[in-house]
Amino acid sequence: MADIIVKNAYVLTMDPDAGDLKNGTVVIEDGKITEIGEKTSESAETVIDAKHSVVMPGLVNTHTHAAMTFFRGYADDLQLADWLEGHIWPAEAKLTAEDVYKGSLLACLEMIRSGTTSFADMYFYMDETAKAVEASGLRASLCHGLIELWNEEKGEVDLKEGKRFVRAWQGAADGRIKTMYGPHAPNTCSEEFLAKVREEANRDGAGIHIHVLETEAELLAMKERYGKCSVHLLEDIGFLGPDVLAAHCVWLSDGDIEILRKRGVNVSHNVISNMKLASGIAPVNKMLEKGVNVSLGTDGCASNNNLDLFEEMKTAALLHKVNTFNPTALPAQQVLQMGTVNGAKALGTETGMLKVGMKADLIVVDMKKPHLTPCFDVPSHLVYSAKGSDVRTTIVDGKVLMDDYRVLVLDEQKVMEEAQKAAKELVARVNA
Ligand SMILES: O=c1[nH]cnc2c1ncn2[C@@H]1O[C@H](CO)[C@@H](O)[C@H]1O
Ligand SMILES: [Zn+2]
Repeated sequence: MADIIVKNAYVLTMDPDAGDLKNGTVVIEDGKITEIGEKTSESAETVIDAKHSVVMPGLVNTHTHAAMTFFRGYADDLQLADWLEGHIWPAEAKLTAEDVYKGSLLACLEMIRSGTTSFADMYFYMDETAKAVEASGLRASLCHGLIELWNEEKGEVDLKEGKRFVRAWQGAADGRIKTMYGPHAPNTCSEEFLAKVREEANRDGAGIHIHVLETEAELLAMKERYGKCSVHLLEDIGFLGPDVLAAHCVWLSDGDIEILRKRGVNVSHNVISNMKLASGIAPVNKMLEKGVNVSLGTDGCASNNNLDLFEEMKTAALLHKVNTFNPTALPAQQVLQMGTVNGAKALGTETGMLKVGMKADLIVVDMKKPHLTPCFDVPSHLVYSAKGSDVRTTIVDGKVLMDDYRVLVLDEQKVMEEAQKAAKELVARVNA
């Protein structure tokens, strides 16, 4: 007997070899997809009738800072340097471990509700984010943010904590948690420090998550300090490889794109954050054309201000069309691929496609809505018309986290109330 059967669904597999099923069934057993077809002879304890719905791979958020839900709407309409150094960092200095737990749990709740089944996160007090991931049932690649700022002592303390975290949580939560190293950025960490992080990552077989060329200011600072940009510096110290997840990558030259391709670096495109902070427009079309793996991220809620990847897909599709004066750029199916297949590749998880043998991370999207009627083309609707709030069921690792809009794994009211209270107290401490 199987564990879960999803039946009567439009099955959007994202598997290029299989294509979609207009009316199909997905069977799940032991956390994996065991059968996809028009019908099944299996029976299961849980049968989900997905009539008028789409079943598809869960979305993958490849760059966020989950606990920053506490700073949702806290410091808007500011320059990045002023935003980060004048507002966010002073507020983060007052964050407690408990705040990070509550903020991360709120983020997990929001992700479950909006169809995100796995995410990559860089922050502090990461044990707390890991505990929130464990409790919520999501999948995540987590790292402790290392902000050395040319302070050798701080670098050592950060790296030690980063290493402890990597070793403590690698493979935790039944393998749903992976750990990485998280040097913040090439303009906040020295060359020597970045090289040291690379060495430690090699030693532990862990990947690296880093912000790269988010702003023109970073590009100019790097040129002044090193006479070359961030990508070239990282290339020259042997930092880049397929285990590197590079967030933003806005200010890239053609030469940089070639390096990222050659090294198999995974890029996280954070279109809404880049627009909100007016950082610039990442050359996504070019990267995709050259064969760079580009996935999607929301960044933290202080620069987005939510974790809805459906919004991210639509915004990415629209921005790159108008930016290239080409309405055929980033068509719906390609954007869906960025949000699923490419994201899974970036995190190195066996997810992102509905395919036999893959881990069962999938969502059911309710298509019986005014804004989704009529429906001629499912991928088009998912990118241009649907919202995170249309997700009715979320399954991760073969476990139902939300069933027909009911979150089963968390006490939703309590999570929201506690986060609201602690965030208010945090802001009061910051202003004291
Ligand atoms: O867009 C961004 N650019 C640079 N730093 C960021 C961004 N969003 C969040 N952080 C900061 O990165 C650190 C992670 O450990 C945190 O300080 C967070 O506020
Ligand atoms: Zn970030």
